[in-house]
Amino acid sequence: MAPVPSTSRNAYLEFNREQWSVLRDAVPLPLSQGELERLRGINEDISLSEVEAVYLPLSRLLNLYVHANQRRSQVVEEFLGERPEDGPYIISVAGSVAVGKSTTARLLQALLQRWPEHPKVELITTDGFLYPLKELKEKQLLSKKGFPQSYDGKMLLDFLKDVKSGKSEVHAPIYSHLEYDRLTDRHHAIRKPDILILEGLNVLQTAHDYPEAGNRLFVSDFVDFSIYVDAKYDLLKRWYIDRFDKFRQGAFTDPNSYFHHYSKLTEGEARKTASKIWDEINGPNLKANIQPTRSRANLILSKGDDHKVNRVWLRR
Ligand SMILES: Nc1ncnc2c1ncn2[C@@H]1O[C@H](COP(=O)(O)OP(=O)(O)OP(=O)(O)O)[C@@H](O)[C@H]1O
Ligand SMILES: CC(C)(CO)[C@@H](O)C(=O)NCCC(=O)O
Repeated sequence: MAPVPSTSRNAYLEFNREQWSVLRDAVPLPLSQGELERLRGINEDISLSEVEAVYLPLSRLLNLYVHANQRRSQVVEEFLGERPEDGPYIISVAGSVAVGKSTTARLLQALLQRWPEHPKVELITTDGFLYPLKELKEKQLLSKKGFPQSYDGKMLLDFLKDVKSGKSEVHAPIYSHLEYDRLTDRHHAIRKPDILILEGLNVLQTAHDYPEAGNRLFVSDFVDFSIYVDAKYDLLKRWYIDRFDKFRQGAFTDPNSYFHHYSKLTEGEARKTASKIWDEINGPNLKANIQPTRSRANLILSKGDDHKVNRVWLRR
């Protein structure tokens, strides 16, 4: 577990795994066998005891926050005498490459949808807003993929403005890990969900990180509740290398995969290649741009070995 910077420590309530997991007792929604199987489909590596101990209490907490926000909107409605157009409650999930953001975000989507009100929950990853591969190459940003400058910030902010203003349909680009690029023939249509989960590396950045940005808006200006998924640097590097090796034997064997040539590598060569990509791109990005934003999150999930969350911090 990487320690939260001491300056921000007292801003948080701190829970160990046991203290956090008992908070699920008040979840009046046990998981059915069918639901457990569907959750298993999200990621075969995730243990179901982890879902119950960590993600059920989290879905209960988020449900309470969404309700509080709805009550707040009712106040505005009462005051105005009519209901203004409004957008979804936005939850962001930040953290390093390979920490498990996508898995956390997909689990939360599945769990939040189960609440009796059956909120419509959409999930978007900021990967779709990376500049297309061709442009990244032209801009000489391929070795900076995932760094803030590799995203089309204007496109992402326009998307969020439209969603938050309650527009009836907004389109988000889709990223393909297989093609290592944005898809040109498909998009994700967002039609007024109750909750939008936004998952990405840099979603916690603020004007504080860019003193030259003046009054420019940031993703975080649109977010109602932010989660940072955390783990120690060495664990993250190991997970990245393990995943790369798993892909070498799986996804990379597809001839359409951008990394198809890596499927010909031996395990040792693949691990060395992944280690180099980590040391040159994902590791430096984590240190320079991602980890420094951690202390702004409303909630920090801290993972140890085997992706088990062993500590949770909740902003007071
Ligand atoms: N809760 C979990 N339990 C076990 N394994 C997990 C868990 N979450 C993620 N993993 C594993 O960790 C790896 C990274 O997960 P995931 O793709 O969700 O990460 P990510 O942070 O979204 O990465 P990226 O930013 O690179 O897309 C995968 O191999 C996944 O199987
Ligand atoms: C798409 C991102 C930026 C984030 O998910 C990441 O997976 C990535 O492609 N990073 C660049 C270096 C690499 O190939 O891992």
